[in-house]
Amino acid sequence: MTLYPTLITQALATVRYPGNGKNIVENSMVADDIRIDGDTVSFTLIFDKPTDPFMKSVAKAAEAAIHTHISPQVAVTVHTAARQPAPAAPAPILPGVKNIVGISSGKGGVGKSTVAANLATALAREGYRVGLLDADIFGPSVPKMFGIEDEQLYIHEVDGRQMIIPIERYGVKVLSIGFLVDKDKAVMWRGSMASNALKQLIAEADWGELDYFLIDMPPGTSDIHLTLVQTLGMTGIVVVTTPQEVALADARKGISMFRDEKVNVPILGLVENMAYFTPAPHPDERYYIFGREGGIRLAEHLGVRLLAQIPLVGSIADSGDNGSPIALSDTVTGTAFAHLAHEVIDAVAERNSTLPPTTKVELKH
Ligand SMILES: Nc1ncnc2c1ncn2[C@@H]1O[C@H](COP(=O)(O)OP(=O)(O)OP(=O)(O)O)[C@@H](O)[C@H]1O
Repeated sequence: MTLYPTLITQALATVRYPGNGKNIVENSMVADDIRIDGDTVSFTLIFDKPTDPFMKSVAKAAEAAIHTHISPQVAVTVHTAARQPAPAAPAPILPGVKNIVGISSGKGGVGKSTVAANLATALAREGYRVGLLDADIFGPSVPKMFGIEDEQLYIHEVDGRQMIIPIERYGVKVLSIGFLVDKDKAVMWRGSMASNALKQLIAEADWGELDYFLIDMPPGTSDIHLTLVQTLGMTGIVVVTTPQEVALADARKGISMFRDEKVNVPILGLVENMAYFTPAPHPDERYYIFGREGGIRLAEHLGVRLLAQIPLVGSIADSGDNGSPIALSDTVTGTAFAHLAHEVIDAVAERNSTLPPTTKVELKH
């Protein structure tokens, strides 16, 4: 009689596991260690738990199956083992944060930080728990927009760890790379120093429980973007553009970076900033000085939502300059940001119900 492994598995496939009625081969309970030596065979049966009540009876049935289907002469040794528990998933870096939304733009100066600051404020006004991280290494402007440029950062202990306390203003928890970087030396901070500083502001800050964690990203594409997608599983990206052709072309490039199959962060939608000019005394008038419908067309072309069209108005710049975002007001422009907040809430909800959570990107260099 010649024994060979398939013969053994065929015999074992006749043994039913009473726990679910399937046979033990189907259940992947026969380990990959079948040993045959002349008329002697040994193998291991694996059970989910070390306390499996069927362990002994299944082992006996396995031995009997070999005697019945192959030969009573075979000397069978059945080992039993419990499955190794899967290694615990690493703790998420921001365990209390539900949604992480990046605010991005293809080029500088299109109002990305203005949109980020006002969106954060508008969400907080609606009662959501909001954090805003200014990761724009090239021009961290969020502290100015919140009037917190001269604030000191403090540290406190959470579960034995020293954590930076975000500064809370208008219901938004804010941190900025600008707090760590001397503005005039920002350029020197490109590269790994900036990446490490950002990781610190994410992982070593006490963000606590947040519904929306917004990140004002640097314009264009940079290694900071890579740091962010590698550090965090981002829920999605809001892209800010202005209507000029050149800005639209850059927005398109920015979107393709996030859509790259290696990065693969969903685009929640487009915000067209400075979409038209409205003179303060005539809030109902709209002048499309940079061209009309560029944002609508780009959104349609790329198959993303146009989340909002924000007018070019002096009060947006003024309120940014004096540290109180226009979204705090009930003006026409303030309301435009409230609408944007609703659109973002919808887009995030839709994304979460249709796509799996974004995983951190493992980039191979
Ligand atoms: N809709 C708007 N109406 C009027 N002024 C605006 C509007 N949006 C932004 N601004 C002004 O334009 C300037 C640039 O805006 P902001 O700093 O938000 O742009 P950005 O895209 O974040 O720039 P960067 O990427 O270079 O930091 C600011 O002075 C801001 O107040």
